[in-house]
Amino acid sequence: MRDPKQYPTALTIAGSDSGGGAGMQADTKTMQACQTYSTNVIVGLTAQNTLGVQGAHPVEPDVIDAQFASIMADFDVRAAKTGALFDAIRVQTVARAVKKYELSNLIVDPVMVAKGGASLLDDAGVAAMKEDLLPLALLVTPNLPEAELLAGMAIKTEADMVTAGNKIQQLGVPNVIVKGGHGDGPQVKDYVLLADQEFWLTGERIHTSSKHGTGDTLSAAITAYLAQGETLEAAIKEGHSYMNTIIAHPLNIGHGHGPLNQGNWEVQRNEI
Ligand SMILES: Nc1ncnc2c1ncn2[C@@H]1O[C@H](COP(=O)(O)OP(=O)(O)OP(=O)(O)O)[C@@H](O)[C@H]1O
Ligand SMILES: Cc1ncc(CO)c(N)n1
Repeated sequence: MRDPKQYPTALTIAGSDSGGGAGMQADTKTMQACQTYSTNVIVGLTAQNTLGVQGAHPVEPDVIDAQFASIMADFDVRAAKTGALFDAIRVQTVARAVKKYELSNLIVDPVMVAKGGASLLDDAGVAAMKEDLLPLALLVTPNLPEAELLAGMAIKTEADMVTAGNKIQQLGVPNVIVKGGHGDGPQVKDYVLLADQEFWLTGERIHTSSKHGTGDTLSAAITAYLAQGETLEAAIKEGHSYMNTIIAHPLNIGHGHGPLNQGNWEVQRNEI
């Protein structure tokens, strides 16, 4: 266990989920569980629960700027991640701040659609993400539908995941994880394409309705381990192991896509 006095600081730049399962709330709980302190730039509010997104309300760009300014005036941010960014204006506002504050350990989780189907990034936002944000990122972590949009191709096979990863890398981001949670089969396979190597991360597919916020949780865990000074490869492997552990210990909350239990991780790990 890390001495809490030694916790590094990370930053999540994301949307709030009033249901507490995904977005900013998933990120903050994950970072805390992974022994990293979490600061928050809220890019938008969602009225959301386990059944879906009932409303999405982006925050004004000057309020996004003000949150960055407050955080950067006080904290030593070692790594950052983005989540729901809603539209091109917010993507560009975040990209400007990433440049201004020289946030080099940046993970972009290109959140586009919530589990119930609601859009969390419009088409112009996707274009701005490709053009303005991905070239600033260290790592991007699309799920299969997001990878299809970013790569401009259909993904049906593992070979397609490899091709899509390479196409996304050509957008200017050196490291890519194409997540396989949306596939089928007894195993979930994530394709990891790093600047200097490639590998697959494999886990048993858990059959559970408590999967709300899995992508946010994976990218937040990787961000937390990066903030601790891990190499990217080690941070990805540790983040994946954390994800694999907690998805096997679901909570029974809400009437739809239930949340994960990001906390209490050491206990969960010892139960396996
Ligand atoms: N049923 C499952 N069993 C085990 N691991 C899973 C399962 N579903 C997803 N994962 C893992 O969770 C992580 C997130 O994958 P996924 O493809 O679900 O992301 P996502 O669609 O962005 O999630 P969300 O939209 O809910 O935030 C990956 O590491 C994936 O391997
Ligand atoms: C606010 C927010 N961010 C991300 C996701 C994707 O999990 C979600 N459902 N809601």
